[in-house]
Parts: sequence; structure tokens; C-alpha cells
Amino acid sequence: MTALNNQDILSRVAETIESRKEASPDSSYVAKLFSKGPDAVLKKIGEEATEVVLAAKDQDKAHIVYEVADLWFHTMVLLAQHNLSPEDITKELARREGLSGLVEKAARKE
Ligand SMILES: N=c1c2ncn([C@@H]3O[C@H](COP(=O)(O)OP(=O)(O)OP(=O)(O)O)[C@@H](O)[C@H]3O)c2ncn1[C@@H]1O[C@H](COP(=O)(O)O)[C@@H](O)[C@H]1O
Repeated sequence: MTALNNQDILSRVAETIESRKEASPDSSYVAKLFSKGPDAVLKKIGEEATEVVLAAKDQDKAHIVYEVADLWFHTMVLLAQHNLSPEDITKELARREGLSGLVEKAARKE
């Protein structure tokens, strides 16, 4: 297996997104998004989240997968804007693993 295959897709896409910080907006969708400023990606995330909701309401599995991929991708661009990586999110999920949301919420109320 090549080194490329050993890396997971989230890491590979995150690396590509990072590299687009230096790329020309004419040659790259991500570079174009970065060049528009921070609000552009926030707008895309809002749009893509709405599209996920609509796909789910339609109970269309293929459409849900497509729209969630768009949403994940745009949240990865947001993470890159803040110099964060998918690993920061997986670490947070790992930290929460096994802790019931109900238990965590009850602890917050104390
Ligand atoms: N995973 C993605 C990805 N998912 C979705 N998109 C783009 O995100 C946009 C989604 O927006 P919409 O569905 O609203 O379509 P649109 O109307 O064309 O969008 P807007 O012009 O309104 O923003 C489309 O242009 C998609 O092509 C992506 N663009 C890039 N990537 C990854 O990012 C890498 C770098 O891309 P470039 O920066 O373009 O080279 C690629 O190799 C991929 O791995």
C-alpha cells in the first residue's frame, strides 16, 4: 500500500485545502472561497446544512450522502481558515466517547 493510501481521506483533503491557501483563485474552488473572505464559507455552510435537511426530509439516501459530503467539505474549509484540522475534531469525539449525552447535560446543570 502506498503512503498516500495509508492516509485517510479526511487528512488528504485537509492537506489539499491547506495548500490552496497559497493558490490562485482562478485555478481552485477552495482558493476562490478563501479569497472571498471568512463570511463566504459561513454562507456555504448555511446553504449546505439546509440542503442536508431537505434531502433528509425527502428520505433520499443518495442525496443525503451527497449533501453531507458537501457540508463536511465546507466545514473542513472553515477548520482550515482557523488553522484547525479534522484531527482536532476526531480528538474531541474520542474525548467524548462513552460519555452519554444525557449524563453530560445533567452534569452541566449542576
Ligand atoms: N471535496 C470537494 C468538494 N465538494 C464540493 N465541492 C464544490 O463545492 C461547491 C458546492 O457548491 P454548490 O453545490 O452550492 O454549487 P455551486 O452553485 O457551483 O456553488 P457556488 O458557486 O454557489 O459556491 C461546488 O463547486 C463543488 O464542486 C468541492 N470542491 C473541492 N473538493 C475537494 O477539494 C479539493 C481541492 O479543490 P480545488 O480547490 O477546486 O482544486 C478537490 O480535489 C476535492 O478533494
